[in-house]
Amino acid sequence: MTLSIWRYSHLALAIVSSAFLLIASVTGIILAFDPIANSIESYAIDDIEEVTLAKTIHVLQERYDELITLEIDEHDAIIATVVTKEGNSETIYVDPLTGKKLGVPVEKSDIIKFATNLHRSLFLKGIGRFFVGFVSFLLLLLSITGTLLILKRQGNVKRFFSKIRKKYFTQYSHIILGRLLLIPIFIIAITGVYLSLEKFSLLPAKVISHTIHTNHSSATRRVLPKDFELFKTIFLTDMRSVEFPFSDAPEDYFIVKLSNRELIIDQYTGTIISEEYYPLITLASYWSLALHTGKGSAVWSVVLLISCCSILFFIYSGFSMTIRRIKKSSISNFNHNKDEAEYIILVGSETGSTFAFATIFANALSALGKTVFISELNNYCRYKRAKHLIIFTATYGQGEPPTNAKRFEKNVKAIQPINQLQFSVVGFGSLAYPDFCKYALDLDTLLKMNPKFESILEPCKINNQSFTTFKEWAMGWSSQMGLDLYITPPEKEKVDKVTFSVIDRSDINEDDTFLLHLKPHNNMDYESGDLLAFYPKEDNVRRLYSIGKVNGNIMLSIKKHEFGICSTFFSQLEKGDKIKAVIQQNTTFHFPANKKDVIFIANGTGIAPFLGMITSYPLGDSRVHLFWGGRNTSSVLLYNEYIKKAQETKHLSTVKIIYSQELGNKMYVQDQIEKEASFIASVLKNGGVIMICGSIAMQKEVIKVLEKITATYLSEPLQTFKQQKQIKIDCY
Ligand SMILES: Cc1cc2nc3c(=O)[nH]c(=O)nc-3n(C[C@H](O)[C@H](O)[C@H](O)COP(=O)(O)O)c2cc1C
Repeated sequence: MTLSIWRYSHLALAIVSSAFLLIASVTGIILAFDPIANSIESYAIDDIEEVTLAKTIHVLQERYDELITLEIDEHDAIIATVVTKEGNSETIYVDPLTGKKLGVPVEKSDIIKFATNLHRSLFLKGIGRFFVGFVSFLLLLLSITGTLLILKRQGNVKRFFSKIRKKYFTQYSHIILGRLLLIPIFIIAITGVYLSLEKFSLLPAKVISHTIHTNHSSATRRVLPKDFELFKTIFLTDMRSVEFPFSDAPEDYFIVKLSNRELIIDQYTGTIISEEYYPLITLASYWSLALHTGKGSAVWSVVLLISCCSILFFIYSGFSMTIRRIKKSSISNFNHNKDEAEYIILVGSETGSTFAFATIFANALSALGKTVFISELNNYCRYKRAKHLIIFTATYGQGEPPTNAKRFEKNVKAIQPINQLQFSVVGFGSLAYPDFCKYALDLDTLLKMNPKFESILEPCKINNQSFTTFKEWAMGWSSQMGLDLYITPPEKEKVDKVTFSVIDRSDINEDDTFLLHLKPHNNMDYESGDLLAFYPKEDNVRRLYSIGKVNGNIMLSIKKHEFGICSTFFSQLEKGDKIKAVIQQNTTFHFPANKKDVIFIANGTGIAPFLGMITSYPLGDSRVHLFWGGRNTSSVLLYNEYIKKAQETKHLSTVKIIYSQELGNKMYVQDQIEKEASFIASVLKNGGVIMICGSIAMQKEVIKVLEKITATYLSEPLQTFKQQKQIKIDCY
């Protein structure tokens, strides 16, 4: 739910600011070229950091009649206002070593003037400046909400820069560019806000006031500026400007502005009359302007240029993602009026995929001539002719509803249905989360409490949008209703697949299980516990396999099923064959960092991610304990090599292999866990983590035992440890 709050805030900010941001970015792009062009044709000379103010004043005074001002521009070129020997007053670029005239400052081009005005005030003077300042503030908020969205998506701060799962180009590039340009855009925004506040005099004053005592300059012998000890210690790179005394009168001084302070200097002796350091606000103004405009650094100007271009891209990609999301969750036009329909389908969805399933189901009902109305859960109301209610909903957060379902509970308590409604709830979720499909289950319980709702099927839980489970539920539902529904597979999902080469495949053992080793063709970032998604061409329905990362490559443990499309295909692969698949991050099932004890519980092929973890992880001080359940003593042979090696290298502290089919010693993993209840409890008590991978049946039994253990030994429900992320589950 928090995800959607940030997403909606991000979107709302983008909508409000996009037109202004468009103008600001385009003009920003034009303006970014100015410092780049200036630095190319700059009059700066090399080694300026070695030239003293005394030296430059000396050469200039020799060459010109009078010096009025001296300043250094953002490209380290020296500009002097002088009176020439011919009596002309000129402002010129000079060589600080020889005093020679190098050129004259040129006026900004019309296009730069135009862009500057538009960028600063939209040609609307004060009100325009206000808008520009406000848009800078919105850009600041956009960069903050964008950062939060990335953090939410990546799971935690440490994974901020980890690989992003590529769904489609605009989404992928929006996130990648967002991460890269976050800091420059943040700087553009915050300095923009600062400069606007300054323009409206909303910042503290930054004027320096000098205290000058008038009894100075009683010196009898005049020291020439070239001999001022002070000027010999000031290098041009530290200088910002020098104003020369207006006349020979002792009350006229040198005013020297340095990078951090301002000095008033006696023109006769060269001594400091007054010295004032700039207040923080002056430095902040200086740096805001420099950072916002790129003046003084061609490299930073290029960064600003790229950032402005990327803001334009963000506007495009952000809106394109929103339109795509709206389309995905939009309701088809087969919809009947809510009061005409016999079948009401209500959907709770955050990113739209649940709508796709609801639409397939609604289409199938429509094809049978049924009147269907489909809407969001939040829109629940009275339906005149409705007899059936089917709810499809995802779960978010810790068993929370998606945003478009938040009001359902309140509404359903307040609005009694007109007719008796037969209902069924289908939950969409992921076993990677401890509260698998919890919101759907809560809704089912809620409706069951109301006699106006009649449950006709137990709630169905669908993991990772499995079409197979969905179809099974739909078949069960239709036979219950006496209907002959035809469920069509979803349209082929467009995913960017990567090529993998088979580097090894083991023989199939007595349990029909084998190991498959794959090497990705591209450099990819994945960890043990991530998932390999494979889409067989026969049905294009995604199958997920838990990855063990072994020697930098992927190791899968696969059980060949008699009619399994995928497992059969994989079992026939030979070394050198190529397949296309997608790696899905599964951050909630990565090896936990800095834990004293980690317990792995697995059965069958569920051991694969754990083999990866014990083989290639730097486990630090963690002690790892493996409980694995197989059929008989030959089942473990497939994994022996990895287990033995991990024991030798002390990556595994304890290994408990349990056999369910071994004569005279039949046991299941949960039985062994129960036997070692006090050890399991002590690990949980000391903050250790339990990771479970394997079949759902095993998971259920293990969870039951763990619930018993935590209640008996720790007087806490297992839920407490789930919430503390001490229980990680990836079962299928
Ligand atoms: C941030 C986030 C939190 C999630 N939390 C849960 C959860 O607590 N329980 C669960 O079963 N699934 C959870 N899921 C998985 C989604 O419910 C699942 O992917 C669902 O199919 C998404 O449906 P939608 O595309 O219609 O929103 C979560 C997914 C995300 C991205």
